[in-house]
Amino acid sequence: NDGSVTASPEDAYDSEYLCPVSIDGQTLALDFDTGSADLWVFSTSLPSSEQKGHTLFDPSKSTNWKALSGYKWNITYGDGSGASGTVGTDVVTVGGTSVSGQAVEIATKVSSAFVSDTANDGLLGLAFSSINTVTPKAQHTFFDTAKSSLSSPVFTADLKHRQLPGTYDFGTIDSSKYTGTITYIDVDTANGFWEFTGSGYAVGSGSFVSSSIDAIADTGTTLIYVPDAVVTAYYKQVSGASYDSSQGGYTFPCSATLPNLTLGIGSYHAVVPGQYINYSPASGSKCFGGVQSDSGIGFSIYGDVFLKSQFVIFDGSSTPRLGFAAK
Ligand SMILES: O=C([C@@H]1CCCNC1)N1CCCCC1
Repeated sequence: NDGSVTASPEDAYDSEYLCPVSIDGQTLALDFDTGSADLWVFSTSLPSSEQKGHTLFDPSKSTNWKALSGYKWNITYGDGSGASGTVGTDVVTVGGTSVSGQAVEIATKVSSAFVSDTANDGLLGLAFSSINTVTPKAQHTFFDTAKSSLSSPVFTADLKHRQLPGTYDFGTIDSSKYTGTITYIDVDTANGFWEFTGSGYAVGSGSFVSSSIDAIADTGTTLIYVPDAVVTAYYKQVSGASYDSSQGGYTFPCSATLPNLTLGIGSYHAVVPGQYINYSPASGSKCFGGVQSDSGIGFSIYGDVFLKSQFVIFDGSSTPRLGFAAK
């Protein structure tokens, strides 16, 4: 049973996108994250000080809840945030797609970043189930659980820039949501991510530089993190741009005109509009860039600043692949 759900920007800067998810009739706003594989929720089991402002899942009110005795989870994200707790299964509905027996991870502890992010009631992981953190047995993602009931084993992301709701679709590729053709690229699932090799980049009207870029498509990461060569080439074209260690990244005068960034996906040139790369005000009249260095991560991350410029197909067939199209 295919489904479609709205993805609403959490704030004016599209720092994350939240989607309504119903667990046995209790609806929470979850951050769909193709960079992780745990479905976890704020719950009544959290200390009351950590519950404030969030919608909580209360398993005691669910008729379909089945606790998994002795099962636990503990996740740490790349930005240092994290959460942990216990596990059960329940009926989970996203748009028109409903699955039973879905592992739902109940938070009994969450880090301060999640406590203060009061619009966010948890995450719905859409990476590969191989990196699910539940012990003693890893659990399936919502997509893996739903896959066999979908018309096609795919989901798509159509995220929007600034203030507009987008959609995640499960089971179908809606041809009204993109223009031109879809370019597919192979995915390497060894690390559990939607990982692929980009073919290069161009800055503004400059020539395309062919280079292999090991990257993941991560809807749960806000910005684009790419190799220093790309970052340097990009901000060289932005007058007044500089690396500001106090802000932890490149900033530039908010009045600057930002060039487009083209990222190669095979022979397809995906264009990120320059305006998308003025992420948010930083300090004074400086703004923080949506393109930053991937140094220390181990690979590049094509996050929301990139993904919202494209229509993206996450193809979970026996040979997983990613598809990209303009829109
Ligand atoms: O934890 C994360 C991100 C954090 C933001 C949400 N998506 C997952 N990582 C990025 C991918 C490599 C591993 C670390």
